[in-house]
Amino acid sequence: MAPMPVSDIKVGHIDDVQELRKSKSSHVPERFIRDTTERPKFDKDIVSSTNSIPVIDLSKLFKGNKDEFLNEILNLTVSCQEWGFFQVINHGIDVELLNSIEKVALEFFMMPLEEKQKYPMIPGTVQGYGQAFVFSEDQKLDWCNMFALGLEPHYTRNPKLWPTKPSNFSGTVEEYSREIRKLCKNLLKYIAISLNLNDDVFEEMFGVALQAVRMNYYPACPRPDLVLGLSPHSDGSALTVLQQGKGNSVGLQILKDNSWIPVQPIPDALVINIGDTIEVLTNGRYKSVEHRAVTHQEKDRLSIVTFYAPCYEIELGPIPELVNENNLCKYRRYNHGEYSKHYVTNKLQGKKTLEFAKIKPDSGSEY
Ligand SMILES: COC(=O)C(/C=C/C1=C(C)CCCC1(C)C)=C/O[C@H]1C=C(C)C(=O)O1
Ligand SMILES: O=C(O)CCC(=O)C(=O)O
Ligand SMILES: [Fe+2]
Repeated sequence: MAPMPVSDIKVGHIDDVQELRKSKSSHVPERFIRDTTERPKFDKDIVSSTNSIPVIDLSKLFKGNKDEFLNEILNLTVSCQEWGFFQVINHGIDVELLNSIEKVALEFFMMPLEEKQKYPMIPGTVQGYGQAFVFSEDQKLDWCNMFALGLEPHYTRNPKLWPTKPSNFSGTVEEYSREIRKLCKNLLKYIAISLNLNDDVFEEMFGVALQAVRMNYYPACPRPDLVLGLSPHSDGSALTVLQQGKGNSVGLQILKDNSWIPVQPIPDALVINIGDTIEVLTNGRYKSVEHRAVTHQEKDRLSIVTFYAPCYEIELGPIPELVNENNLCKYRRYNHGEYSKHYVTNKLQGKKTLEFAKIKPDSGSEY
């Protein structure tokens, strides 16, 4: 057997939540039980909220007439400025491919634990099967199993972590990732237009963009009121594309005006969110928004998430055209590799990771 990589980080025993679920016990282990202030509320007001995230019809941007194009760019501006989250419809990705990635992801999570553990996520790393962002024995755990892989550039890949079962897993991930990459490039082009910038500004800046996929499986939980599926966080990426499993319960929630708003799945739509990198590049005009996942008492949930970001070598900072006397420079310049390292070596904690880049208000920033 190949030697197991070792880690100095002591995380204690992490229960596999699918195995807990299989045991049918109504007991939730202490490490998953959140402090009262962090627990989700399930009152009707939240569930029936009419305040839902915007929808962008990408066909209007791909092939609409001039009026349709400009109107949808305006929708995009408002979505990015006021929500940081939107769903895209008519995105051009074959529905069969969306179904296939969901199928192979589910087949993977349904395999016996011993099979999945052949691809372990070593504490302190972010690829493979397990729980990421756990750094100590007393840290609360998320009610979630993750499987994550680096995709691009190729040197981020660890071939030992690519599952051999199901047999079409790798091929499907490759095909899906190619399509999602094209979508990200197009979205960044339209986001640049919405900011009155050259449409290729992000593409030129990003180099061979970083891309990673994370599959999140949230089994039903006997006490959804006590646990979180995924801790509140913003994404470190430039853009994130999230596919919610077909027919799944609502689980994703975003923080808006101090309330958690559920994201109602739209069949075959994809959820897009602005990550920390776009917040920095736009000098805060478009903000990354804190979000989390909650669980359901009877239903399991799956999400397939792609992170798209500049390559590690890129130095980033607010784009000069977006800094002026009314919007002073809020973030320092830094290297994206450093930010990635900072992001993946800290626990998920709201928007705290972005403190890394913030210029403190009284430090005499200039524009
Ligand atoms: C569990 O993983 C993550 O949540 C995650 C990690 C992404 C990555 C890989 C799985 C391998 C290649 C590197 C990379 C760090 C992109 C989140 O990704 C966010 C965090 C940053 C930073 C980012 O760019 O996307
Ligand atoms: O599963 C979800 O809906 C949220 C996933 C998420 O935010 C993430 O993986 O970063
Ligand atoms: Fe996220």
